[in-house]
Amino acid sequence: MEPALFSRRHSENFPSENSRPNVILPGREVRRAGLPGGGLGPRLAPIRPLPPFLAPFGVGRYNWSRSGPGRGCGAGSSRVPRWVLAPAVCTPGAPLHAYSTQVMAAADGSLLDNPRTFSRRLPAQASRQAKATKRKYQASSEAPPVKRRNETSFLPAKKTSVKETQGTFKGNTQKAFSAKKHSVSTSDRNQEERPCVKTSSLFKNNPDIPELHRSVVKQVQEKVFTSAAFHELGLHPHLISTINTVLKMSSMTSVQKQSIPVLLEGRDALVRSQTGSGKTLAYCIPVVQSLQAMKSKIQRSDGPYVLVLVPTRELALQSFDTVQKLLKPFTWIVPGVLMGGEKRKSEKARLRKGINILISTPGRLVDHIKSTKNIHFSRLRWLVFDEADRILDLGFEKDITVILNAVNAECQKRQNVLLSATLTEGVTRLADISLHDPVSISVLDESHDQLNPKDKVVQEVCPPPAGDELDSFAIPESLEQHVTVVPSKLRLVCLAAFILQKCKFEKDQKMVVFFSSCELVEFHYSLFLQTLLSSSGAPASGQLPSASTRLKFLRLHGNMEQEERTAVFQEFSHSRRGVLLCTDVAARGLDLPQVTWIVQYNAPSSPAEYIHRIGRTARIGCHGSSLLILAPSEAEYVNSLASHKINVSEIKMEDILCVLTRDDCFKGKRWGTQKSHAVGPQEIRERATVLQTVFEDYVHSSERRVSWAKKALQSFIRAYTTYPRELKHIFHVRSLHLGHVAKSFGLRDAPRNLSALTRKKRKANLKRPGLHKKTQSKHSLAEILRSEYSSGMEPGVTKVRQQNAPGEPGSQPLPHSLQPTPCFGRGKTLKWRKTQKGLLWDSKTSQKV
Ligand SMILES: Nc1ncnc2c1ncn2[C@@H]1O[C@H](COP(=O)(O)OP(=O)(O)OP(=O)(O)O)[C@@H](O)[C@H]1O
Repeated sequence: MEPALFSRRHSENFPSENSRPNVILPGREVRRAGLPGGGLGPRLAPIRPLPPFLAPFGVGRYNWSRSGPGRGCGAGSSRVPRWVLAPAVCTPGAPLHAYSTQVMAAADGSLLDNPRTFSRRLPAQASRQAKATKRKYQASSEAPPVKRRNETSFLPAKKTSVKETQGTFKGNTQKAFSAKKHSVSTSDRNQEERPCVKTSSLFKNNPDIPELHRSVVKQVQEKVFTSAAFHELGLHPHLISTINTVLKMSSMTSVQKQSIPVLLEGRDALVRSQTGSGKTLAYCIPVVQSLQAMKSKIQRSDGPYVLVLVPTRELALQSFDTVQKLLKPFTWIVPGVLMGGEKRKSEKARLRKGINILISTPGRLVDHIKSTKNIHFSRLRWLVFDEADRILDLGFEKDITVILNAVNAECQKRQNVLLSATLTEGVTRLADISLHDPVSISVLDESHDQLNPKDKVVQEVCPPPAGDELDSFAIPESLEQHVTVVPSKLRLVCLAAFILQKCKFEKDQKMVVFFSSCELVEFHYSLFLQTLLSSSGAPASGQLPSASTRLKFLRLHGNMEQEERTAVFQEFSHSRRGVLLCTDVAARGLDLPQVTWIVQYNAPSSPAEYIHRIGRTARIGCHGSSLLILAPSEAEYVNSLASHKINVSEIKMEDILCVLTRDDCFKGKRWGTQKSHAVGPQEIRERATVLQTVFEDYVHSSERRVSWAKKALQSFIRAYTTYPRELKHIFHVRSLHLGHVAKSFGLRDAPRNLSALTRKKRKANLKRPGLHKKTQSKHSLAEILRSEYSSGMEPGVTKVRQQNAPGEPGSQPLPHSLQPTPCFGRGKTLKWRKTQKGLLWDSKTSQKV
């Protein structure tokens, strides 16, 4: 019987057609990169010998295909030519041995793309190679089935390397699998049935996985708890009892112990302490204490006394919830939240009635400042920037400027508080010129500095590079950080295997998986829902029945309707298990209880984002783990993290994939009734291939799904182009092998029509040559775009840019030296160093948060 895994659902939810803003796809870069021909269409496919950077990808031997080098085996699929397979595969009831022979031949790489389609412009050497390959095809098709089967079963296509004998997966051939056939609807079948069989070649032509030579660094750590109790602070007795009984807390954390007295004195403060250390209460407690103690009792109609700015809607809700709890005994003080996604009308009505502690995302507040007469700040006493480094970065700059101008115009005296786990030098410098005599609070406990004892794979010990002190952030002591290096072709199966390992075979695991764009979240969410979840519906033999119900997928990103976002956030918060697939919209500040694993499927754009992502686990002294998945070309990123005092230990890809041997859903089908005797690495390879085939079959089951996967791939490439300059040497689109990456989207070949978009974009860019100027601002734009792709939080950037014709204000990037610097000191009017006209940042970058 076919495992349930292979059953097909036709009522699947397709991802919403997210109309993402048009972002410049650096087609020029792609072309220069000579990415495999399939991705660029025949015209763009390189016809000269492959550039050296593709050499490690093993594209030399098998890469000639219909549009040039780079497709075929290089693309990760062995496509059996029609003229070879048609008789055996398409004929109903064709003898199994004939079918298997061809599939196996495909799997061992002896059958390649149709050589008749080779470009005529092939150079002489390549042409000779093509002819030789063609002869090989013909030989393959004529060979007797049994003989072929024996050959492919026992003779590896490539010589087994020393490394392979050590149990790695590099460069070895795989045994063939029967391609899984599902039951498909007639229409789908008509659309999809082709006279060829596709099999995966996951373990061939992969780049070597490099040894991780990384520096050991002293990780910065902080002590979370103190023995000091809240009642030592002289707070209102009702406030203390609320903290003890409602919040169920008795002793203060280090950051609370240091910050609360300073803030109660009325000082401005910069607060930096590790993720999950209790910074929210560090400002909320003094805020509530000071408001309830005001001599003239606060009236609702007074309007805001406190303004808290946070970068995301979910964080706004969460902070509102905390404030609400603290205010239980002080019912006359009214908290409120403005966060977008809600009807403006109802928000306006609430503002009219009066909100004393106003928590908001910047974009929505700007909306109201511009359109609502009822919002005024004359009584404002506190201005709090939670996740200050995020709020004050370029994406929110314009909004913050509007807010500060509005606030400064009305309010003369207030306390300013900036908080984050990653307050960087840039933010503190900004704070220095704008805060009034601020106290800098950092919980860093030097006595806790230590080498991570778990770093067993350490190769080199060297001091961290000079000048990194300010960019080093504390990491919770109980957080174990891991990295795994996985070739692009194997990324998808590896992620799926890791999810299965933790969330299907282990109890009560709660995982957050970070992706670099909304489309990527949608794609993987739907794919896993339709494949992994349906497979886990039928418990395999030996598997606990309850294990099948353990898998639960949720997703969260900036392109979702607010109602659904809130529902998902609440559901995952209260759930004991599950997998949340998300963008960086969930990276900052969210306190999701009992998260055990953080997986970063796409590397973050900065060490600060890395810290915030992993900070969703191991909160407030709990234990947690993280896994960063890197491609071999990205392995250098480990050193980049080390330069920020971040240590990661390696998990071998094989150790992740081996969970598949526990899941009978992924048992490979041997030819005929022959039973599998494969053990160890070979069996793991087989099962990984079955899983990949499940993904590929699902994606290729209709044209719509194929184009959906292509869109996700496009989105991945776009996001990849927006890594900041300092990381470009690690994450450069040139280092991507499009065919291999396509495989991680369940695509069998590198898509050819990606080039259409590239060409369109290039044309558009030619019309606006100013956009390509290599200025500092371009770098900043890249950061905005990247953050846009990472969270869906700033969709307005490109829209606004499109509105601006060349030469018009806003069409030219502003040199860094002229970029506006907001200041938020007491009673100051915010000044731009340059008139607002013509600034790149004159965009609604944070309307959608
Ligand atoms: N004194 C305390 N005792 C016990 N638990 C606490 C205490 N203070 C805060 N917590 C809990 O610790 C968790 C993390 O707190 P919080 O979200 O404020 O951390 P944070 O430092 O703001 O994290 P991030 O940097 O990720 O935003 C919350 O669940 C909170 O309820």
